[in-house]
Amino acid sequence: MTSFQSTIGDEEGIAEELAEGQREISIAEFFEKNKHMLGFDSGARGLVTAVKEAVDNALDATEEAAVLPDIYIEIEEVGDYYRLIIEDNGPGITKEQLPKVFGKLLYGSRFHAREQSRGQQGIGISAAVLYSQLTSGQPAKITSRPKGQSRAQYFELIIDTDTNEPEIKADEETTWDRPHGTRIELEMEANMRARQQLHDYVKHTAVVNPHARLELREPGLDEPMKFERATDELPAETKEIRPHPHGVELGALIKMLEATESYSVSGFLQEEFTRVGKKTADSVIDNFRDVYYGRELAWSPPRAHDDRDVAAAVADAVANKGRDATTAFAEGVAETVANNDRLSRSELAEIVDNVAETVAGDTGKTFGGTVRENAVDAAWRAITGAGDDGAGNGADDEDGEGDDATESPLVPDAYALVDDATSTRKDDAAVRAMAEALARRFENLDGDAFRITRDDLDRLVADAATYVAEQHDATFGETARENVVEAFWSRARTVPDDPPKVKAIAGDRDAAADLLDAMRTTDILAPPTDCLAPITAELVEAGLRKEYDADFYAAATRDAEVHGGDPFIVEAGIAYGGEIPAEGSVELLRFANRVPLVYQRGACATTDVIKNIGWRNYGLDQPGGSGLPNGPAVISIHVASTNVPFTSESKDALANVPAIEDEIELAVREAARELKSYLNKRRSMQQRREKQDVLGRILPEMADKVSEVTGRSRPDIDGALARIMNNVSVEREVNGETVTLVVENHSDVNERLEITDIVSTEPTDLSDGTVVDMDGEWFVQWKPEVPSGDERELTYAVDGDADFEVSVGGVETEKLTVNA
Ligand SMILES: Nc1ncnc2c1ncn2[C@@H]1O[C@H](COP(=O)(O)OP(=O)(O)OP(=O)(O)O)[C@@H](O)[C@H]1O
Repeated sequence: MTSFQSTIGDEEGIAEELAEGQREISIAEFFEKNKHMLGFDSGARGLVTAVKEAVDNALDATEEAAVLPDIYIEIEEVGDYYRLIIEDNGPGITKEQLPKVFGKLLYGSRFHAREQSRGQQGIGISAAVLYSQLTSGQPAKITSRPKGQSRAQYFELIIDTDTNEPEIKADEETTWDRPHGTRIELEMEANMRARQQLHDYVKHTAVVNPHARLELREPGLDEPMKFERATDELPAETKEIRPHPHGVELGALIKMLEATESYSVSGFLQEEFTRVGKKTADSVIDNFRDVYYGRELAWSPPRAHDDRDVAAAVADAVANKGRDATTAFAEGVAETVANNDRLSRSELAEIVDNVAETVAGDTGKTFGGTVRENAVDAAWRAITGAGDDGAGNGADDEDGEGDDATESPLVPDAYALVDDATSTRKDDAAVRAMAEALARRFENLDGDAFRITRDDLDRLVADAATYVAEQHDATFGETARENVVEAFWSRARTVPDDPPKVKAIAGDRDAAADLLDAMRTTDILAPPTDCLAPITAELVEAGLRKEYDADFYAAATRDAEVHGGDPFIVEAGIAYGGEIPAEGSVELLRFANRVPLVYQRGACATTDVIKNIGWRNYGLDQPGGSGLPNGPAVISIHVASTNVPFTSESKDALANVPAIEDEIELAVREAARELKSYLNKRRSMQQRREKQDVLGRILPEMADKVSEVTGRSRPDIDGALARIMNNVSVEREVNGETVTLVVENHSDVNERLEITDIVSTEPTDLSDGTVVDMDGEWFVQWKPEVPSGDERELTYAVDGDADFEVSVGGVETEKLTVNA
């Protein structure tokens, strides 16, 4: 078989030939070829994207400068091209920065900032400039007047795609009637086929930015589309935050380690990350010690009946200190050791140090470093047999059976742990074999301190299990092995060694990976949320009210959550009924950091979540029980984050991040629950209305029939409807000059009503209530509370013939029968 792989080696100089064609690609060239990645895949879409990039920037800039945004958008047809003009009243851009902002891709102020903003990448507006110059050959024309300057700066520029640098065609001072702000003029090959998306973008921008005033003029509109502010309140100011330890990647961590001025890991963690104080830094460092150095296994010291004698061993190891001091020291160590359930070698060394100090204080004899080390060695040998050639010699034990004359002191300990960690059904011989196999392997670890990482412990236990399976026909399955590992690991001790210094970790990728591992496994408070500015439930609802004429509105804002170290907040709103079209599926409004997402609805996590909610439970029609629900509703979802996970650079759709999807679902369900109770109530009122209509029709017919059949006079049916329907009834009785409104409450709850009677002549002698003269009409008003099953009489007097008109509030019309 001849393949490229098999022949390539035969030809000489291919690499050289290829090398001739290899050269650096400028970012601008790359984006020139990959326009679709940035949302400039067609003329129709390109126009919408350019508007979006400029308006998003205008909103970011005005908010940063704490100015209420006033944004003007104009699209004009100029021969075969379209001219796009965007003006804002932001802080403007300095003369030095302006060419770079518009004439250099990947240049911006937000990429490195952990703060909620619409712009994230520093590509948006320069990509629009690039698209404009590629399709029309015209430079971008920018006017900017920084706040406080009397004159504006005017630039014409294009991007040099070879160097990704601005090429300035004109640079002059000019006057501009806006006191501050930026004006962008771009010409491009485009069309208005995406008019709907453009309108949606502008309208939806107004919905989630109720503090902004927007105006759009375009050739298809007779009148400009104007969106007024619904509030004069700017969104809450956001603060930049440092990265969260749970959100950095290895490469970023190494860069931070290289750049920091901190010397110690503790200082580095506290200085460079959010939510890390001394205590959290200590926990991270402890976790780092565990992965980097491993833990020290801890063993039970000998008990009273044991032959092993710590005091004797220590006494033997001490020379020239005199009997009293030696005995005090040896017994002090032995006693403290015996008070511990388990000890690691480092803990033993600490005990020896402490006892040495105490005895020195009491006897005046000093115990130097070498004596202490000897004492530790001797006591450790007595506890574990480590360093003792007589006990356990796994390395030389060919068959590994461990049938030596002297059993290692580790075996009983290991036996107890294995027995405890495995099910009661394990036979005793298997447990014993496992304990012996483990003890032999522990003895073969480097050094006498039994240091081991969790990964090595996993391997060691697996190896022992394989041996036991082969030699003793006893299986230790995965769970049993995990339990055994956990039994030893949880009793092992974190080592006291200091971590390496920051510079050493920066130069050692494995150590840096261990540090990252430790940061991720440490419980750390979620990042602060003052870097986020949610719209708030109240304004989500206000935004919907402003743009949608509906019967019902609800909104919910969730508490902040964290994804990959970045905090985020999800908000949802629902508008229902009214003028919202009832046909087809509901309208879904998607927003990220207050920017409407108009493309790629099907690829967006928000859409997936909505489709997977059972909307029938909330009173909306959903054919097949899944997918977008049908009906006269608008559902809006806003995700605010310091780092919104988009599916691509064009920032059209949210990626499927489970933590964010969960919050979207909870926010939507919260608003949907309110919709459900509204719809339930509406339905029951509808049924009530239908029932009353029927009763209203048949009650008089029945009365007539009864009178006809019985031959008696027609029964009085006044008040019957109200009684049958458990309504509140209001009846008027006029007796001479006295007018009485009789209020009867047939419902099973107490009612607080507001009754207004408009009378054409001046009323006197009011039973209670108030009267107001309004241009020859008198408004008599009562606010009676009528308990269930009770009645109230409201009276007044009028002189002569009067006209009346009563209105009753405080109870739904469906629960009211008025006969007045
Ligand atoms: N109208 C404006 N007023 C003031 N500053 C602006 C304006 N437009 C852009 N800028 C500045 O120019 C920078 C670059 O803007 P650009 O649109 O290229 O990227 P971005 O908004 O930071 O990110 P993205 O690529 O995600 O949109 C912004 O970060 C901001 O500092």
